Amino acid sequence: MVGMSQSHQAPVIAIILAAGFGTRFDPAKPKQLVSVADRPVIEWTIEAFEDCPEVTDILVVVNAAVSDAVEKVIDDMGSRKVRGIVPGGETRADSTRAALEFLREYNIPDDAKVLIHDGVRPFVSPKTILDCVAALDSVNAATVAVPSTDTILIAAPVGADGAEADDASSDGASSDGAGRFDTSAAPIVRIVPDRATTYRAQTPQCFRFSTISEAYRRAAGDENFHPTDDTRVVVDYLPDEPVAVVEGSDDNIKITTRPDLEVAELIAPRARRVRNYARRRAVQEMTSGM
Ligand SMILES: Nc1ccn([C@@H]2O[C@H](COP(=O)(O)OP(=O)(O)OP(=O)(O)O)[C@@H](O)[C@H]2O)c(=O)n1
Ligand SMILES: C[C@](O)(CO)[C@H](O)COP(=O)(O)O
Repeated sequence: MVGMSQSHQAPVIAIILAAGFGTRFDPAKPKQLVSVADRPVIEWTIEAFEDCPEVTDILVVVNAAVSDAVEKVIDDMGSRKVRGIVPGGETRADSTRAALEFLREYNIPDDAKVLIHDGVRPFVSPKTILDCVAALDSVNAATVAVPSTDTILIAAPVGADGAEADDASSDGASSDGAGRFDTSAAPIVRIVPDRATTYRAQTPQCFRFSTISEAYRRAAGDENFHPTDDTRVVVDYLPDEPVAVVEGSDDNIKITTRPDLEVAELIAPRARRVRNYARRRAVQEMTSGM
């Protein structure tokens, strides 16, 4: 890692995960590189952290299929904060683990603030990033999330014998294709949590370096653990560690499937205005103190 920031204050490191394979989007067209408003998704994402004065360092996690292209994007942007491009792993959690190991090799201090962000959430706002950094002054773990406007159902498929099936993650297709409802395949609703307590997780998910490292260290022994986010690693493996919710935004979408690209094109002009405004404010604040 080149030139990690040296300061008496804890570094604020953004880990941008861009090592995914985009199977739900188009594996032949890596979504982290597709254009939104004429710029690659990953450029939008890196720019959000590059622009934030509180973020000192950026690490980008890639796979072999996108590595060269991402490196070119970073060069073309003239990034001042990207310190390393790290090979990721098979799953999202493997990629986070690879980034944490990389940071450990560079003796990152335990109190470093680490913001882990999906490379395919291009429109994270300046305010959200600042709120994440500030949250870590009060808690060791926080996640961006939005209150769910839908009622969330916890459901699991039922096996032929009426017992809960082993694979609770199956999507349980409930129609046989001829319009007949297949009760044996339908997931069965188990719990309906009070909606006021339910949120949709976004990123960044933010942690003191020692907290997220310890959570991943404990999770490493469990080969059946397949978390879809980093918050769950802390919630499951450091249950006494509170994870605060930082308010997110509906514009902070994750590009997951092809139709998300159309939504992204609609959000992009608004995101551009918000970033330009934040830049002007930063310049004004700097010059007013001169
Ligand atoms: N092995 C992986 C898998 C995911 N990610 C990153 O994690 C973020 C969220 O993942 P997701 O939207 O699921 O992306 P993919 O894994 O690429 O998509 P899919 O699950 O459809 O294959 C993305 O920025 C993705 O690049 C990663 O760095 N390493
Ligand atoms: C981390 C995340 O973006 C929170 O919503 C999400 O869990 C990533 O899941 P994916 O399966 O990797 O898209």
